[in-house]
Amino acid sequence: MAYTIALGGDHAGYTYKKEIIAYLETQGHKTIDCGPFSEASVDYPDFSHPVAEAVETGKATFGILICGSGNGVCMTANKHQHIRAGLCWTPEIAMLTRQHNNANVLCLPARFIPIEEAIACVKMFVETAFEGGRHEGRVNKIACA
Ligand SMILES: O=C(CO)[C@H](O)[C@H](O)[C@H](O)COP(=O)(O)O
Repeated sequence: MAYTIALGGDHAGYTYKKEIIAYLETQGHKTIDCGPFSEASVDYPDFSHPVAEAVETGKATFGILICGSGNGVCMTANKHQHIRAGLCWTPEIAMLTRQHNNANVLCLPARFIPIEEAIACVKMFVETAFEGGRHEGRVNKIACA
């Protein structure tokens, strides 16, 4: 199935973002590149909020955020009420955050995994469905009142 996927992050994830966009487009997905557009040092929130907004508004089905450790972009995305962003560094974790958490944003640590592993995480994330069942109630409890 082909999706629209928004991508962002910071300078530490810039080269991985380029390679992941190229991979996604070979798979038939549409991408929205929210930046940054060079390796110049930037602040990750500036290029993470637009990705979360694209997913929240339905402009994109999924978001992918890449920074050095993945933590900064993940913290930023999860500030958005309808975002469930998961930090993943193996394909199995990417599978589980879709199956159990119904994650809609994948966060990757560019400085800690090779690009091949990052792309394997992306592939698993977009190809895995939410399991529902016992997980549905748990996911519905994530949002603060
Ligand atoms: O990895 C991170 C910690 O959350 C950030 O997302 C940034 O990528 C990192 O802090 C950038 O560090 P730099 O020394 O300014 O390159």
